[in-house]
Amino acid sequence: MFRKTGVRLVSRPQSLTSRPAVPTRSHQRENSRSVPVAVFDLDGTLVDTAPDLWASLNHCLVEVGLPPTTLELVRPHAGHGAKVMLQHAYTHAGHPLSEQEADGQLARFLAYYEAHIADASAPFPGVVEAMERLRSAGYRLAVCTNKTERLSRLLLDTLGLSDRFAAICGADTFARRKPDPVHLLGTIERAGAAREEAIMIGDTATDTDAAVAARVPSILVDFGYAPDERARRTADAVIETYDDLDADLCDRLIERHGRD
Ligand SMILES: O=C(O)COP(=O)(O)O
Ligand SMILES: [Mg+2]
Repeated sequence: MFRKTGVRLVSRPQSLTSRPAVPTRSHQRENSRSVPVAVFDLDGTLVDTAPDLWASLNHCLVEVGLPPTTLELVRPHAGHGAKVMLQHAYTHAGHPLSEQEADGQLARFLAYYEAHIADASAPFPGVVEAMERLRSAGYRLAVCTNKTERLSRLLLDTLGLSDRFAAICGADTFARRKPDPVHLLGTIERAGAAREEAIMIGDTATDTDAAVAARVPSILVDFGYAPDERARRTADAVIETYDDLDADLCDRLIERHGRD
């Protein structure tokens, strides 16, 4: 049985509650050259970026005389890109953004955000420890995010996290972005791993859909920005805290996915 109580496994034909009779993946790996990889989404999964995105939105709203928005209103949209966040905030303030205004406000937003990218943003509680557990069990780590690659690297550099990742791939790294499988498969390849040894960890249906399309198992973090019903259904497991993320869980999900 699983030691941890916070992991909810989304039901699949074969149960994970008993250990497989075949050798475990870590045993198999000892005799092969394959390397497992845990691919993380960034906003809402690795890093709580909402406070700095919120400040950047308010920087724009205040300039045009609109009242500042609240963090609670921003959080559900924080993983959907600057344009969507801006449109939502302006509409909520009773002033939907016109096409003419949109480009200027996006540039203002991005300039402010870049200058303040990690003023208040911080890794989610326990994620650094979880990454270290995975690394010491032989996992490579990678990032697959719909933030641009440049801003993703800037954020992770500023937080001192970049060195841990074998690949950091943003919305503009490949021809298509999540939920297109090209983004996730390209990230796995750049990390030097194979699809069969990969797992995706994310906070929205964009992440779980990308995982399904790439035929990779996924874990949904329930504390992220938009863990909707679709994401809960399509994920292979749901965790409420990073204390529950370790190589044992990832190994079993990869193992089960390979058998299904
Ligand atoms: O910035 C975004 O659009 C979303 O970023 P994410 O994919 O890391 O959640
Ligand atoms: Mg996200």
